[in-house]
Amino acid sequence: MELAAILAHPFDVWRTFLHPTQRDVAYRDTYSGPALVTGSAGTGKTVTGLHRAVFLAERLPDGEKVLLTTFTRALAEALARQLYRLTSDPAVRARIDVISVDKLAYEIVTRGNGRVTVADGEIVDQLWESAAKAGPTYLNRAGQVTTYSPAFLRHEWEQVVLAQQLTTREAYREATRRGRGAGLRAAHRDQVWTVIETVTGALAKRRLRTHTQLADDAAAIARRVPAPYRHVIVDEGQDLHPAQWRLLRALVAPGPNDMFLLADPYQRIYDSHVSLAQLGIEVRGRTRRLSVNYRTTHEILDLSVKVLGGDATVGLDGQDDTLRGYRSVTRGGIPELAAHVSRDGECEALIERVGTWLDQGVEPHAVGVAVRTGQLVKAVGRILNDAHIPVADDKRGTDGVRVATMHRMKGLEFQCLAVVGLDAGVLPAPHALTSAAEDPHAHRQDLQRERCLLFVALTRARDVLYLSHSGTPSPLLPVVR
Ligand SMILES: Nc1ncnc2c1ncn2[C@@H]1O[C@H](COP(=O)(O)OP(=O)(O)OP(=O)(O)O)[C@@H](O)[C@H]1O
Repeated sequence: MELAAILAHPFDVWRTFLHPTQRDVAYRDTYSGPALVTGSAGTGKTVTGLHRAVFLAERLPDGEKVLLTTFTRALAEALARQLYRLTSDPAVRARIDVISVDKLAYEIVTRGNGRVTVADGEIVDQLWESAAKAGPTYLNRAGQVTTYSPAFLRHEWEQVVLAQQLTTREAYREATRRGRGAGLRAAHRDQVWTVIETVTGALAKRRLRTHTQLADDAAAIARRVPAPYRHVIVDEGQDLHPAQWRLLRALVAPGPNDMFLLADPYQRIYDSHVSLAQLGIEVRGRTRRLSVNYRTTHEILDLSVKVLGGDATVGLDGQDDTLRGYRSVTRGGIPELAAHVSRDGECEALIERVGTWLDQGVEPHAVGVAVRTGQLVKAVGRILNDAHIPVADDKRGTDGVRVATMHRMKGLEFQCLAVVGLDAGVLPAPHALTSAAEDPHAHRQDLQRERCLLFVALTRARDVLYLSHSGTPSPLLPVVR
């Protein structure tokens, strides 16, 4: 069959038709240790991971297990659905646990230590905000007396203290702050440590644990018992925190085919900058790259790649990763960028656009609308509802057009996608940026993360991509001709 014809019926094709590289990677008899598969958006990393999971599970005796894990619960559910389409054998299905890393950590800790309460994201945000406000002041690079920003403090806790399991002020004073840019003098570190103690103390007093803390707790428990899995497969690996990697490492004994990892450093949208080797996961000599995009048209991919700005990025193996050879196999229309004067006008145009897609026969669940903020999700959901367009609601279990933040779009795909609210002042999100005066390196990193976020959003589109903004466009948007 012609590739074009195959791609015209794409939904189940991946079950039987694999690109030779995908097949070679997924069905290799033995990797002598952890293997890393990279490839940018839509290159079939998930598909390859699913095939590998079934291949390995088929060879296991009953009672032995494969762990197939990913970043969020929604992604794990999507993985489970795809897995069930790939194999109908109940014995094979029973040998594969599909679960998100957070849920896995929570379950291990609950079993090992008894009940725990996960700290609500908003409460954690509030704790950092009030601690920053009440916290010490320092002289920034612009010569102003200022407090540390909540984002800076929180990152310092997650990406330095928790990442390296630092438990004392002295250890923090001595620590290397990998990936954290500008140096932090001893006196400043003392100040930051004090704020961190305030926040962790407040969490402890309320008997709350964050997901990252739970991953650490779970890793400690896992290290004390025999590893429960024969094989661990990890999708969306680029965003996992070192504590989560330590947990996964502890769940499988080192040896052939122990870990099969799928990651795209260009889709890193959280802040973990991990070196697997430093976490006891040595992939050297066992990395493979996928470069054919099966999801997105050439035109959409071309625009999406421009968003990234052309800089190479560093992968989980510590090596530079480039987009060399990254290409699409289908062609389609040029993505459209609509400029509006007001949000009302932009919303009207969105209603019309989504209505047209539905009239053309596109199923509501094959339509996505991505936005930068939770506020916009609510606003856009409301206006579509008011226009009698069905909107998916997970809480109520109703199907429809999916309106979600760009973060929530990770790993998903839509036949027709609108990415709206792309205004300056919305993207990059001001609250997500460290100011250049506070830390120029962190500022650059934050900007790059926002670019990656837009890249993730745009590459969710299969056939049609529509973009819009009101007022001044986001500086991250490339010019669309
Ligand atoms: N060999 C193939 N033949 C046909 N379709 C394929 C093939 N491989 C992948 N696909 C399709 O391409 C799309 C992207 O695949 P997949 O989700 O596995 O990519 P990914 O690399 O995990 O993407 P992302 O990182 O963007 O989430 C899916 O619709 C999948 O069914």
